[in-house]
Amino acid sequence: MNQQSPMLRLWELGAAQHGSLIRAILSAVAGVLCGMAPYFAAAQIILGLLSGRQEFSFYLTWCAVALAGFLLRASLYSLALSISHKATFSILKSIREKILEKLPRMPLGTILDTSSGQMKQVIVDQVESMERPLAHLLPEMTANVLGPVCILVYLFILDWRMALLSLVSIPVGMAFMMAVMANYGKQYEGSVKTTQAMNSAIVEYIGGIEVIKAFNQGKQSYARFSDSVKANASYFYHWMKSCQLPISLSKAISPTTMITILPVGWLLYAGGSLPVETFITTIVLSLGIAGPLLSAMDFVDSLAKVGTIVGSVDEILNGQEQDHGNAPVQFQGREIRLSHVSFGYHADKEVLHDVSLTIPSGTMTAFVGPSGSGKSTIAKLIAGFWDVSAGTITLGGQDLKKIPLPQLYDQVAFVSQDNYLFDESVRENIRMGRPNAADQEVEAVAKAAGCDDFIRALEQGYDTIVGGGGAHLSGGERQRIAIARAMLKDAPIVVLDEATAYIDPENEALVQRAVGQLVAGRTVLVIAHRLSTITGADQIVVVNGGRIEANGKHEKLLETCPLYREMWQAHMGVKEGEQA
Ligand SMILES: Nc1ncnc2c1ncn2[C@@H]1O[C@H](COP(=O)(O)OP(=O)(O)OP(=O)(O)O)[C@@H](O)[C@H]1O
Repeated sequence: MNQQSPMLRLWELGAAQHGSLIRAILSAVAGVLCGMAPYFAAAQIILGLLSGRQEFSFYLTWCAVALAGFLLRASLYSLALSISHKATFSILKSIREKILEKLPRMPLGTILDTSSGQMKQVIVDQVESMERPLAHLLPEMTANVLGPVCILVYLFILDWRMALLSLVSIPVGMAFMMAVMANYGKQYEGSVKTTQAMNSAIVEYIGGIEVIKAFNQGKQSYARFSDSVKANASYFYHWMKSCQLPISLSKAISPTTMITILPVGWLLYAGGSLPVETFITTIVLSLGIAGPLLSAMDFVDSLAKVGTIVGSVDEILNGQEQDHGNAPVQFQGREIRLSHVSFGYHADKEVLHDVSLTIPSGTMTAFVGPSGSGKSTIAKLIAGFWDVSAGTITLGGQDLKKIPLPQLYDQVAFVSQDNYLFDESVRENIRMGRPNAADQEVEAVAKAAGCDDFIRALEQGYDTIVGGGGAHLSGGERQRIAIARAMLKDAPIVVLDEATAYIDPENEALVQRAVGQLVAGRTVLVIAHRLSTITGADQIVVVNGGRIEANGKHEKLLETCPLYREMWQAHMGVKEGEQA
């Protein structure tokens, strides 16, 4: 666990910008020092007036000093802010890049278990909300704390009694503020949770709108969404309500330095122990203490916020990664071997138990079995989406965990049932299989996968944007595009999660033809739902309850495996029913 303070951790995350941040602080400090000039000038002018000085040049000089101090302060402060803003945006960019680089190295399950609303809130909203603390905190906090400290040091040099008097109201006012701030971290964490819940509800509501419409669930789903919005508003309302009184008291009491300075200072002056110059200088300078300190206090809430955000960012950045080597390995062939593999998506529930299996290179292996038996899980482990909990999987004689993830992903083309298409052109969606492929290569695989005709019939042909999730294409069309994408990848191993959805005869024939092109000459793993398509497989693996019940060719299994026989009979029954 990282026990660092959030600001130190942030400083570490922004390592590349340390130079700029230090320049911002130095500019702010120089600005503060210049900002003292108007106060000193005002004190000198008042003293000059009281002592009856007549020379115009005296007053002109102090006015010029005040003006120069003011202008320099403003320029240096804006320089500090501009440097720190530039540095901040670079730091936020690098934090987001770090998170996005991290995600593919994490097991898929960790990402799937986190709702997209929650993930978006950390990467977009929370990281964004660090902009103010980061960009303003260093220059403003420096200016707001250092200014009053300089004044106080000077006051203590002039007269320690007056210095103490000018401080009396501040701790009282600050005590109210601290009472609010004591709980701030917890309160902010609560606000993040309610905002995340609202985000998740909104993302789910929008993502599930098709199901909501189909099942006429509009009211209930909208109620969940609107409840979360109400809960969010109510949380913030009550939080702010509880802060309002102490914050108002703090802001009212802190600047009242005159309550102590004027009467006590007058008594000291009247008693002859306080020179008039010191009295007046104290009155003028004390006006510059409370305001900046109150502004600095505003940043205390930002610090608590940063603590929570850095915690969420670190939760992702320190999240468990898939444990793979970095040095590329040499394969001996492409045989896949599972030895005593056990696996669970969560530590408390094992899904695969002691699975051992050999898949020779260049063969077709089909996985069949009841729903939820673990067929897809085996295929996903082979594709490297998760790491096994026990046992080993080797590819070409190399332990999967020793194969760097990019090299492993290059070996496998995975065509799942959920053929996600990005909100880009058809051409770019196919090119994702091999980003450096030429347009002609993209079109050639599209032809081979039987998509060329329908793509050309689209409004802008290959340049048609297919919408988020490929929404503007039919299921069968999306699947053929996914097959073309896998073909372009040209990986030696192909995993096909056979679609059950697009079984109208015309589409099935087209998809099967595309699959035939894709699998030629490769090691093929099929997660089969329709047994008639895999009777010719070199090996059929019957999976049941996370174990391998039997494996062999179709005819052998019909004789020796009751579960397979049953599934076959059920499948044939369905087929006959369909034909009748
Ligand atoms: N991401 C996940 N997180 C947690 N559990 C999961 C996850 N994916 C699958 N499971 C569970 O693992 C078990 C095996 O699922 P798997 O998808 O491998 O079965 P399958 O045989 O492919 O099923 P189907 O034929 O219905 O697709 C099931 O109990 C399922 O609920």
